[in-house]
Amino acid sequence: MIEAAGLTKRYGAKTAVYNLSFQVRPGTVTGFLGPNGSGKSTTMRMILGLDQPTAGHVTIGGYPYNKLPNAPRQVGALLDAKAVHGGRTARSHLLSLAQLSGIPARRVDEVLGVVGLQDVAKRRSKGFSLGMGQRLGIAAALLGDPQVLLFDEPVNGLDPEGILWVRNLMKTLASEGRTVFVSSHLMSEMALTAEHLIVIGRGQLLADMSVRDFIAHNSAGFARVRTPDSEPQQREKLTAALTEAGGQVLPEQDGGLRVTGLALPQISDLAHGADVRLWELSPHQASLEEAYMRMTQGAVDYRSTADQRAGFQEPVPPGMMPPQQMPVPGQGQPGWYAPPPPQAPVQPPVQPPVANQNPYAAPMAPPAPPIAPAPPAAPAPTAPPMDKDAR
Ligand SMILES: Nc1ncnc2c1ncn2[C@@H]1O[C@H](COP(=O)(O)OP(=O)(O)OP(=O)(O)O)[C@@H](O)[C@H]1O
Repeated sequence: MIEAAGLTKRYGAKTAVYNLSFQVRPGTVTGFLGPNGSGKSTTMRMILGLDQPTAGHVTIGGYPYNKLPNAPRQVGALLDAKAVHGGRTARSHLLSLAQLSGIPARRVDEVLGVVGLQDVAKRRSKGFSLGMGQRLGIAAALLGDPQVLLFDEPVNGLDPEGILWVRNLMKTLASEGRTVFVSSHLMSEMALTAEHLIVIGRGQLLADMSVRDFIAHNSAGFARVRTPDSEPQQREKLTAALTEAGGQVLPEQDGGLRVTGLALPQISDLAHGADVRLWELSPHQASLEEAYMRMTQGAVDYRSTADQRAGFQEPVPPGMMPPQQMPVPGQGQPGWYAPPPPQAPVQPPVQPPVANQNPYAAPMAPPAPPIAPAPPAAPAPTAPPMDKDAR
């Protein structure tokens, strides 16, 4: 388990991380989300003892990283896939890491096989593509067969097959009881990979909850209704009845209607009362991406001026805080922009690996938790620095 308490990091006047407290538990994949510059990498570096907190502390299995006995065997990490001596072959790179940590050489060949680099093991890594570099970084993280794994943007540069492989790898590692903490910007991917989320914005905790709760708390559900295509008057009649009953009705491109503010049984009864036949009446939930955009829109530091001019910046819905303030998570707002077809956050149960099979090869693939209130502007540094130890 990874445990952070009051974790704060300042670089001069810049507060990169402020008062972060969270736990990353074993047995599930925990996603670490936040806009660019929100402090994800800084947090990961502090977990790994590569940066010293200005205040607060973070432990792995109860110890600060630098005090962990035999840390490389207990914790594996991919922070920067490019942090490799390009003149070395993939195998010699891993071999040197293994030797430094007392890991037997045969494990190097094992992990090369796990990440699919066995055929290029003798090639210098400077000729590797981005995706091959990511695989090499993942191999290095797995080298010590650690119980705790941290991955910073592990699918960066991977092709779809590689993304699927990483997804399955993360799930398998978690199903083996390991602690898996993974940052990503790819929300759709996170929705498929992670069960739990920690979301930060401007270095502060915005949410710590299951993917399912995150979507439910940060997006407005809606109903989709369709009347017979050949009878537009039915659609008009239904729109009038629903609006009169207090619902908000938005037409969709395919002729359907998006309805908020009314429960499904009410819609059904109103349609029946208006003598309108329905071809569809279905509940919908926004995707993780929409929920994430909604939550972090007030905590985005870097936004294209072109996007702002073109109006791509999300409008502030009624009840939301203006963008410069921290949003208060967990408050679903009606009338949010229309999401495309929903993605199911619910995942099938993870199967335990079968004996005598490569457990990494092809694996199968939430009560309302604490929500951090937006703290005030960052105050003064205090905590004692931790020992430095670059892995
Ligand atoms: N060594 C440093 N010196 C000064 N400022 C830094 C340093 N490292 C990070 N920062 C600043 O701290 C903030 C958080 O950076 P960090 O890299 O942790 O964010 P991130 O969430 O990982 O971003 P991204 O998603 O873009 O990778 C940024 O404003 C960054 O400029």
